[in-house]
Amino acid sequence: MALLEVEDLAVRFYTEAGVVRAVDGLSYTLDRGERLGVVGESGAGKTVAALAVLGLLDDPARIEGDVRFDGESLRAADDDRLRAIRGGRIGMVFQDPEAALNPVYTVGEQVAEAVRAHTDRDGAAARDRAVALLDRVGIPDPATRADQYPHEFSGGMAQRALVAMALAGEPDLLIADEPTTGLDVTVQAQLLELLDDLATDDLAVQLVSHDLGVVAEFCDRVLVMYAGEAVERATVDDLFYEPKHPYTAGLLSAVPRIGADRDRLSSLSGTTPDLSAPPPGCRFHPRCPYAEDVCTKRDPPLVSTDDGDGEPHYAACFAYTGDLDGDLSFSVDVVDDTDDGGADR
Ligand SMILES: Nc1ncnc2c1ncn2[C@@H]1O[C@H](COP(=O)(O)OP(=O)(O)OP(=O)(O)O)[C@@H](O)[C@H]1O
Repeated sequence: MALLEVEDLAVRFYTEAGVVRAVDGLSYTLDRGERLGVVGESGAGKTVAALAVLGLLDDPARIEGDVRFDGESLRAADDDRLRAIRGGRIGMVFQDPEAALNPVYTVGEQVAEAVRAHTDRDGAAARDRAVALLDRVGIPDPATRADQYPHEFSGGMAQRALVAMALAGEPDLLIADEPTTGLDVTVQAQLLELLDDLATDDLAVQLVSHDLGVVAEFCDRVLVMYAGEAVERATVDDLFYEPKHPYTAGLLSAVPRIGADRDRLSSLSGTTPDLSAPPPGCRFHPRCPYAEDVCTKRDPPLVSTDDGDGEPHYAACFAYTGDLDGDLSFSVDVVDDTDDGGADR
């Protein structure tokens, strides 16, 4: 049984301007110790999907589908149970660490509070554990730093402190939403290194990111979202060396690569559609160079593209259901010439 099972998740926001279909028919699983990247442009629904999994969306959101963690339905769980799991067995880290910390309490008090909430440690034991957690996330001189206030922490150190809080309940799953966005490049790299150290067989990670480089480096598998839907799901290697969905190919071609022949690459034009009035048929069709009549009429299901051997590779495109007359001819264009592993696939 997978650690996390998301089945047919849909999130709609009922707003005055209309119904925003932020997530539609999203299904995926995450195994113990696995690292899943969720990628896509801004507005793809990555954050909303993560919040829905965590049960953190209130009105005007309506949620459908199921989310099971270690076999237990989180959609059916009551608030107390949900609060115990969230922050306990599922840790969370978001963008903008400074905003996530409370300015009036010391960092150590805040980590200790998370320890008290999710373990049976109290008093001095909770404080000791907080200092140990700050140490584990690479904060130098943690006993002294624990007594400081958030404004005395740099952005990178604040994010480390939030990772320490997320680890307070010794979670099985960490959901990290753009954890390195907004930090400078060196600090980003250090934080990824930290996550890499922490994500072992005991800790699975769902990493939400618009940065394909980060995902390529860190993750085992990738889920690509476009306009609220999953359009492709594969291992990192398969996705990067052999993308199957035109949107993924477009995203990859927009990433500058050292040594790549730029002239061969065409980048993605256009923007994410308004999700209160998504295009009919395949939501990507207005931007797709391969779109045919069928794409304007029906929404392609996420189907297996497997040619026999290898890991499962799914894409939501009529090219793989036999409904498209033409061929998709992009896969060779996005092979990274600098990596030997990809050249002969
Ligand atoms: N509270 C809300 N009310 C109405 N619409 C919302 C609400 N929250 C999010 N949305 C809409 O849901 C869609 C998905 O947003 P989401 O933030 O999940 O995208 P994202 O892929 O995480 O992008 P980003 O990288 O910019 O965070 C967007 O169209 C957004 O405007």
